Amino acid sequence: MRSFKASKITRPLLANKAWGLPACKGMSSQSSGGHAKKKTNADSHVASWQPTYHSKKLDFATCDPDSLGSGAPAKVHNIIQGEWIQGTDGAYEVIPDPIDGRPFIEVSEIQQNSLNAFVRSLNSCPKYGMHNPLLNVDRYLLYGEISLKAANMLRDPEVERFFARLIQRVSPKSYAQARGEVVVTRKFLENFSGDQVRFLARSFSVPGDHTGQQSQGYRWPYGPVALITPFNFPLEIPVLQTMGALYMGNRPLLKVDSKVSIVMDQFIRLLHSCGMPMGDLDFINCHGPMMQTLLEKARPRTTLFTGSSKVANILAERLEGRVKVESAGFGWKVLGPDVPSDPAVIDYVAHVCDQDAYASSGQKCSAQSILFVHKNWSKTNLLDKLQQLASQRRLDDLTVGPTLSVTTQTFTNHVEALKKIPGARVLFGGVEINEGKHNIPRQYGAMKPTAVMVPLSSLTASKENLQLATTEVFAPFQVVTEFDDSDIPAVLDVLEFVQNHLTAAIVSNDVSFQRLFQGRSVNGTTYVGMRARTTGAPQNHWFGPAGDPRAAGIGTKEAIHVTWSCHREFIHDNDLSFIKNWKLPART
Ligand SMILES: NC(=O)c1ccc[n+]([C@@H]2O[C@H](COP(=O)([O-])OP(=O)(O)OC[C@H]3O[C@@H](n4cnc5c(N)ncnc54)[C@H](O)[C@@H]3O)[C@@H](O)[C@H]2O)c1
Repeated sequence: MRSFKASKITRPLLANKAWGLPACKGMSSQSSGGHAKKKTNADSHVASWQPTYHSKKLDFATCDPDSLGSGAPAKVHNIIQGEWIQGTDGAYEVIPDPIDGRPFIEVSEIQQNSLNAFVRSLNSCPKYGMHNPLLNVDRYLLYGEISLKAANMLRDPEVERFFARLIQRVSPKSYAQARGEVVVTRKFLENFSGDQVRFLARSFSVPGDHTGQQSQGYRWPYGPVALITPFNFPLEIPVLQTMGALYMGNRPLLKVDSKVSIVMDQFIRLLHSCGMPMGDLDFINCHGPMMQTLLEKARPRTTLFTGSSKVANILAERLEGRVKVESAGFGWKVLGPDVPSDPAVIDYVAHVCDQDAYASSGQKCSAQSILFVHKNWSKTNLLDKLQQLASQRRLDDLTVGPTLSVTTQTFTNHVEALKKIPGARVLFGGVEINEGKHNIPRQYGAMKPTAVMVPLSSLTASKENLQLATTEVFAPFQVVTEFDDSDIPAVLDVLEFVQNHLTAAIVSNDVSFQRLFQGRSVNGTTYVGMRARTTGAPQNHWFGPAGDPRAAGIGTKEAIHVTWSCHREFIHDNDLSFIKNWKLPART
């Protein structure tokens, strides 16, 4: 038997062998004391993990992003109860380099026969959590300290570059986009440094009806929780959500898409080196359906799911509603009637449209999926400018690249279906990157930035057309349509029809136009004004869908509260001075 000193978990944890899973060779129970040791003690046995550099700042790291694929594949393992482990049968999922298909990462995936260990580990955390406002309160401070240290590490240019390059290798995007993810993550950690974690648990009190009575409202953890994250933001989404869960006192089980889970493997090592107790977080790699089986067995108190709506809905049903969801996005942007007279502003709007639709190859849930252009903009050549900017995107600097969940075939099928709508035409794109001269593996997509113009009257002519034109394609793709003042009710009808209410942009400085679209839509993150965008959410505002009681959020204090804590109220009533004048009243 052993216990975690730092985490003060109140239930005994089983000895390692009870989990029935082999620890990674050479990785001993060094972890059980609470804080992790550096790589030299933990991982140095695995030859293929050796980084090619020897910077002290990267002591936590066990792979080299630049040389991935040039030697033995890097390996990703799992953590259970503070131990790095591999699946019992040593099954590895081989991840191909998305640029050339060569095997470059091996992920140890947990199979059916090992699931129970994770179920028991998850359930080792009580419902009242690892800490709460009345228990183990020092852990709020501990997490403020861990966040500070982790932020400081990410501030180091070498560490920043390490993560930016690692992101780029597994989820290809330009260096600027990959670095942006690291910077947002660092700023989030800075925001929740020092006392800010304990301030997340700020309570309130309200005077009662009589002397001695007072109600106190608390933010309470759920205890055992799970989170599932997709491939497109391999660092930002899992770090922000995992830390939010931990801050509030939960004990999470994290599953990241295996294609990119090496990024979190490395970041968890960084967190351990910053003092995060090893036993605070379990980390599992497995296929989606395997995770679903695990969740159905373990029944965590809540599960945060970020990914497609299809899986979100399955989990919501199977877990009887105990889910928080950030699912598909169908980001819309409307360019209002007030066209700026300054050509530089037109260029700026075109630039933002291009970035929103095509940066990271359109693989952002916030990507601009449909663009409504007021006919007043036709004199500006905005669409020509957009085409010109999109045409500058190249595979060699990853300003456009592989799409990991949409194949070339699926993409072209969608374009062909849209072209059948009366009056629809391809504005630009619709063809493969480099005219097909690339080595992107066939299970991924490789399409150039594409826009299809669909007349508004045809788009709204039938439910089938509406459905097709408002389907998210997680790739560099958007629908464009035009409207004039008399069409505004039809535009609003399209917005009402859309099912996923994540991001939106109202590009106009006309206050009454802004108010009309704000008042008649529900998107959780809506940008308003001539500089409005749909993507690039930083850590300084809420990001998440609205109009859905399951909606989760990410980034801010409110997002952490909504996603990772519940409300609990104590009503104190302890003054007995009234009793000497009290008489038993009649029954009511
Ligand atoms: N709303 C947001 O904040 C947000 C952010 C990023 C991505 N997304 C959405 O994610 C989607 C793109 O990602 P994807 O296509 O890889 O999504 P996906 O739903 O296929 O996969 C997401 C994650 O769920 C896991 N998974 C798959 N099936 C599962 C199951 N049955 N049970 C448990 N886990 C399962 C996957 O392994 C992966 O880790 C897009 O629709 C995009 O809009 C949303």
